[in-house]
Amino acid sequence: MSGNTASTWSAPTASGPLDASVRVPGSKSITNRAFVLAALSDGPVLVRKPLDSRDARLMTGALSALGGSAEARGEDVLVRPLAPEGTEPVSVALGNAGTVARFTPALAGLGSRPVLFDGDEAIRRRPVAPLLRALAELGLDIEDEGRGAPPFTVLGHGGIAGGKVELDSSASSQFLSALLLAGPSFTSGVTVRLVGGAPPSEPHIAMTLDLLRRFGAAPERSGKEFHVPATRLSCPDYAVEPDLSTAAPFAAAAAVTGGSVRIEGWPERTTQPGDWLRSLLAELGQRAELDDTGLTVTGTGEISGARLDLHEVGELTPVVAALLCFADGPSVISGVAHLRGHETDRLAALATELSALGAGVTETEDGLAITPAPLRGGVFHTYEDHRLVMAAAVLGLRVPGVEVENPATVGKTFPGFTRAWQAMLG
Ligand SMILES: O=C(O)C1=C[C@@H](OP(=O)(O)O)[C@@H](O)[C@H](O)C1
Ligand SMILES: C=C(OP(=O)(O)O)C(=O)O
Repeated sequence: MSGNTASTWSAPTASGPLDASVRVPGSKSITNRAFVLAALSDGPVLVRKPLDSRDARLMTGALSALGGSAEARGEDVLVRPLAPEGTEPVSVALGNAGTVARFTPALAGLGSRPVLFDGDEAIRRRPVAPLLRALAELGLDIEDEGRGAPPFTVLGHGGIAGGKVELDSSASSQFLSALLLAGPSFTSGVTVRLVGGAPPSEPHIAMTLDLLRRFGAAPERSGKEFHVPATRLSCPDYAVEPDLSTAAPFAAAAAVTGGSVRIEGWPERTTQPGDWLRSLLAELGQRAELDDTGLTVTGTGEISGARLDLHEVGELTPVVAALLCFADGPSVISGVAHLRGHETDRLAALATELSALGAGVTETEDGLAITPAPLRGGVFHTYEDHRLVMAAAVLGLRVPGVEVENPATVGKTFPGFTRAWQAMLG
């Protein structure tokens, strides 16, 4: 699951409209929040049906390095609280997991060891400096190479004072989530006042507040100010929802083939940004019906071009961009300049790869302009980005000869993706 396998996958074409039912694995964002809050709890927490993928394993690996433990119990994982002991240096492997890189450094300050954080080349380029500055103001002792990026070392002193801090979270909502998730364990809790531009991915902030409440914390929000009092956390049992962003390519497959795909277990209420797919698909002229067994997406055969601001749901961009290549007219995606700091520069990658297959795709200041055109096969480079594998799979449904480079990189969130994709096609 390291994402470095150099092979290609011939994305299968659909022979006609699909009629399938799929089950996607647990939400990465919920899994990694539940693991962190479980590790900060007073007692063991059984996390039910969490994601098992590279990012999830990086998170459990990080928590183990920091003095916790995570033990598989069938489909569930029993997480035991951090009991940081000893003063020997340890290291935390970040891979290219934004959630691990942003959510775990604060936890290192609770122990008394030097903890080195480092990972893939790509994570060294992803933004983290505003978070490290805020953590330093809250009492963390951090040494880095002057770039405010991994590798960096947190010198634990057995606790974090906490208190009030200003934060620019405009490059990633994960900076804010990181402070809020760790807040209950700071001696004085945490009060964060947002400065700078609005954070992207608002649903992920709501998700953080929701999980904090489920673990017994009492976060408050007033406009740009967030407060999390110091609290003892507990939650014996937490069930993880299916990942609705991972569901995106399967939903898109219904639209692209003019068929029907049911995604099992779609929650009726959720903070996941993927839930926004229901209104997006309707806006693009598709049908999306939710009942108590799941979401059924039915393609109508025609996809409308659209102007979409994806600031709140940026992680859906690769799959949505692929889908819009089959629209009946031009589209513009805006509000996602921050995707230049994701797994790769996603705007550059999508413009390059979609154009190489024949679509008219250019980068704008904060997104993509997409003009559909007849597409042809070719190698689709994936830049060690799981969501580019998913986007390429959507294209392959209607374009013969799409060769997806390094498909194993999809293991960041869905190691079984290509199998599930093939099974959907029957
Ligand atoms: O908190 C989270 O779990 C996430 C927040 C978002 O990050 P950004 O705000 O950096 O886009 C999202 O894109 C990422 O996939 C997961
Ligand atoms: C941006 C993403 O991941 P990460 O959690 O590494 O930020 C993503 O999954 O689209």
